[in-house]
Amino acid sequence: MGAQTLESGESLPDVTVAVQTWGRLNADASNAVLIEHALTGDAHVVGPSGPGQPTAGWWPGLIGPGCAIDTARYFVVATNVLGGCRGTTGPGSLAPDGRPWGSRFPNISVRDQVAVEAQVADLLGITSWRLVVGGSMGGMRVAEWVASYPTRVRSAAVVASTGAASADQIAWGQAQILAISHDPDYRGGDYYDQGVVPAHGLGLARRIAHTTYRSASELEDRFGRDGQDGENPLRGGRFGVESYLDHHAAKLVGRFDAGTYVTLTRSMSTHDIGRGRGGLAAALRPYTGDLHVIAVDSDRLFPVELSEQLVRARGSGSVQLIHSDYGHDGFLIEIDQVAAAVDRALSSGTAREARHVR
Ligand SMILES: CC(=O)SCCNC(=O)CCNC(=O)[C@H](O)C(C)(C)COP(=O)(O)OP(=O)(O)OC[C@H]1O[C@@H](n2cnc3c(N)ncnc32)[C@H](O)[C@@H]1OP(=O)(O)O
Ligand SMILES: N[C@@H](CCO)C(=O)O
Repeated sequence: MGAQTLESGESLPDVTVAVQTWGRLNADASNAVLIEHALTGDAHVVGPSGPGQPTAGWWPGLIGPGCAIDTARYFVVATNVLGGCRGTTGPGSLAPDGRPWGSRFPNISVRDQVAVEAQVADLLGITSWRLVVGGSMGGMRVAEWVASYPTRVRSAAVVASTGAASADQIAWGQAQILAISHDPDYRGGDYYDQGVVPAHGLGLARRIAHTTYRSASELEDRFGRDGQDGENPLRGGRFGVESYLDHHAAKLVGRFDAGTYVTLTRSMSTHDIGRGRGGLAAALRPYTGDLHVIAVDSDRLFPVELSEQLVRARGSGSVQLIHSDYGHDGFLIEIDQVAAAVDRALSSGTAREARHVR
């Protein structure tokens, strides 16, 4: 993509972006859909794991022939975010001196990430998106697309997300960043060529985060006060819920980079589409496309109130609710409800376009 000047004033001399696509772009490039991944996702939205794809798709069933995003009709694009570790330039990438960026990797904002995505769209010949959709950190980029490029988005679906990070989210993010940066193997961010990884810190960060991704009532119903099979908490054994978090920590350590985790957590904390634009409402005013704001009713990390704020700033519409016992992760689990919301987002845009044609 070439050099990028960042909001911080710093720059990256060269940026590579990993892109995955499905379907075909039509002649007038009017059928393109952009999918935005969350914190630990990537461009592999659907499909099995395999060579070059260490994990299976994270939104299974959403894209394909006959799916909500029907690849017989739509050209679907997903990128790995700037700062990522799945093919796009991030702190583990090599700097011009041939050494990993590590601690020298600049601060990246959600706005910077979307600016890079706009350049990807330019390269693909996409002047405007039929739909931009994403959840959590992905929803932050959807909101930023609408504010940064209002004429390039015809329909937007912000799922389980927010127009600006809340103090609560920044606080949880700080604990996660400190968990990683206090791991001696983090080495100030310069561990990449030292033969170590801050596995302990990244695992601790994931335990903190994963707890916020699930609802307290789900954890209570599933695990209660039970000890893990064969372990007695009164004798130093683990509770079932502790074993569950250990499992998710180990899985993330096996598939994700700690430096990227820190970089992306910082970019989520500084997310605010109203920054330098006079606030949320002013930032949304130039956008005349459809805005679908979708929240999970049991989400304690991105509570429904944050989606209501976005709707109030927009001045019209209402929050569409996904009903789930799972909390924030409901946006990854309640696929049928997400698919229905995506279908509505695509249908409402179609109806608007039909009205324009008449
Ligand atoms: C955009 C993106 O999201 S990034 C890429 C995809 N995201 C992720 O992978 C995030 C990590 N995963 C998750 O957050 C969740 O697994 C989701 C949201 C994908 C799915 O949620 P659920 O289907 O409810 O899975 P759940 O949270 O119950 O986890 C199931 C795992 O916990 C394990 N588990 C359950 N109870 C216990 C226990 N007491 N002790 C140890 N492990 C346990 C299961 O064996 C299962 O393991 P597996 O995933 O290795 O097969
Ligand atoms: N489980 C998701 C939730 C973040 O919103 C992830 O790991 O990216």
